[in-house]
Amino acid sequence: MAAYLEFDQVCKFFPGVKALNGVSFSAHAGQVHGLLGENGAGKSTLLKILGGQYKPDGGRLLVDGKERHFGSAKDAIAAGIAIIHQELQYVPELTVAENVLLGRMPTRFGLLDKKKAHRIVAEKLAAIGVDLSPDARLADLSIAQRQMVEICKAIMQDAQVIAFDEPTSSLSHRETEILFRLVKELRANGRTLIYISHRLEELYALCDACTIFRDGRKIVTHDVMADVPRDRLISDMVGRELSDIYDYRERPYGAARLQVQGLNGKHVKGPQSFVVHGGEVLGFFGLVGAGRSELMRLLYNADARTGGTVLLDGAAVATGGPAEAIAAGIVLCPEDRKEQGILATASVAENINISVRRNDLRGGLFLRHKREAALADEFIARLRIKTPHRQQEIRLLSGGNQQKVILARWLAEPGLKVLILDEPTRGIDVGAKNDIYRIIHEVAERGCCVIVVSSELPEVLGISDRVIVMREGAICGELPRAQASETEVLRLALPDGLAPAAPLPERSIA
Ligand SMILES: Nc1ncnc2c1ncn2[C@@H]1O[C@H](COP(=O)(O)OP(=O)(O)OP(=O)(O)O)[C@@H](O)[C@H]1O
Repeated sequence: MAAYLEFDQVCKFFPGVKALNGVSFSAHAGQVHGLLGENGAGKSTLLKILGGQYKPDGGRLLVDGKERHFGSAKDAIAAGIAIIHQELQYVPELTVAENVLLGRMPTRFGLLDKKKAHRIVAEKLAAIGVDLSPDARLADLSIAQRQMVEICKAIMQDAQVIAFDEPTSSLSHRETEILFRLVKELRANGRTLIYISHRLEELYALCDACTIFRDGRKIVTHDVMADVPRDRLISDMVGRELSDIYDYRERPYGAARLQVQGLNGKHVKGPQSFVVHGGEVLGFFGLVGAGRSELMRLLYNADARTGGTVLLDGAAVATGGPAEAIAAGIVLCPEDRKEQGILATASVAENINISVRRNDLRGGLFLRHKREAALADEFIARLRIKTPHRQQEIRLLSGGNQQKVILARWLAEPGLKVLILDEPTRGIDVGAKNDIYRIIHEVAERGCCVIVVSSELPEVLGISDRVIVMREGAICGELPRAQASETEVLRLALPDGLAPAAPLPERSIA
């Protein structure tokens, strides 16, 4: 089969970073080609070259056998290439129809023909089985719906190559199913599809072939992904063997340190109570919308509570705001930490040190800088944050590495007693997950309470000493590690009638 898309010795350099270093591989029409690699391996950079956002510093890009040089995103679109980026590009004030036909709106007597636009887009949406009104404003749609608009736009532009950069990271299970159906249909129609994800399960479910990147280099292309064992993919990505990614260590834990008693608020259903012991990792599982993040926000004083008490080591934690929770030693690393926590133009070191700086003013400016530099370097090494140096602006790091920096900020919080992590490994590669799990266990071993909220069931089961399950805004059950099987947890988490009847086969990681 002739290659439709070919990268030949492609290079892209940034100051101090070889983002792509002589990468060659081909993708075929009617193929879903997965791109795998650790955070910062160069996957998004490759898509930006394909989409005309970056010019390569060397090498060639061939589309349907012809060498192409894109000066802008417009050139790439004209050559039949569409990129569905992590951060979707759309105009929020415009309607679905106007976004899909952006720059190509039909006209009548020199005026925009909105009726015709509506009809064309309605037909296309119906043809691809997406239930959306062409008149809806993009600003009023969910992320999944906006993504569908982008895909519809790509199809309307007759794109032959459609590349997806981590498309499922914010989608629910059902939305993911719709996306998968669309991708499979596009494959059946002979499109060339490029698919980036850190979730091995979905890569296996969707991709025919895959290429693995590490440190800006191509490691290998597998023409038949299904034939490649998971361990092999992981070791090729991370460059080392990872036998137990969760790094779970049996440890005795102490008395109940954190007592949450009858906590109540707008987004939970009735008073909620639970305890966490010193040295314990407590997993919180539930479907999206089960109320886990909301309960954690109440505990952290981020949302107003209508009732209940939080006791830490027997003393009531002051209400008011997160400052009171932090002063007591409780920190919450939020789910949407990129939106909430990032100081885009500040350096990696500054982003790590924000809260430490607030607390630690000893010894004058020089010593403070020295301490902060040492702390930043420690976390860059411990979490393997890929950055040329600690002074790099955080916005120049890859998505996953930005996540790691924000996580480091919370892990570095002095006086930490209760660490709450909401979806700590979303968008993070498998090697870095292992680093984060190791640190979670280290924090617990120091006698802290750790609460991990996650939608990844294998992750919750892999790292937790105990699992609490939430459903429809309330805690609905609790399982010690020994009894926390996938079947039992899902039985509690899923609505009645949907719970698995027979035990599920044990799933693997990532
Ligand atoms: N504009 C830029 N300036 C400087 N460095 C950059 C720039 N864009 C990317 N990089 C660097 O290039 C490398 C590759 O980044 P890229 O975003 O392609 O990684 P990735 O494989 O997509 O990672 P992730 O899985 O975290 O999204 C990283 O070290 C990143 O910090």
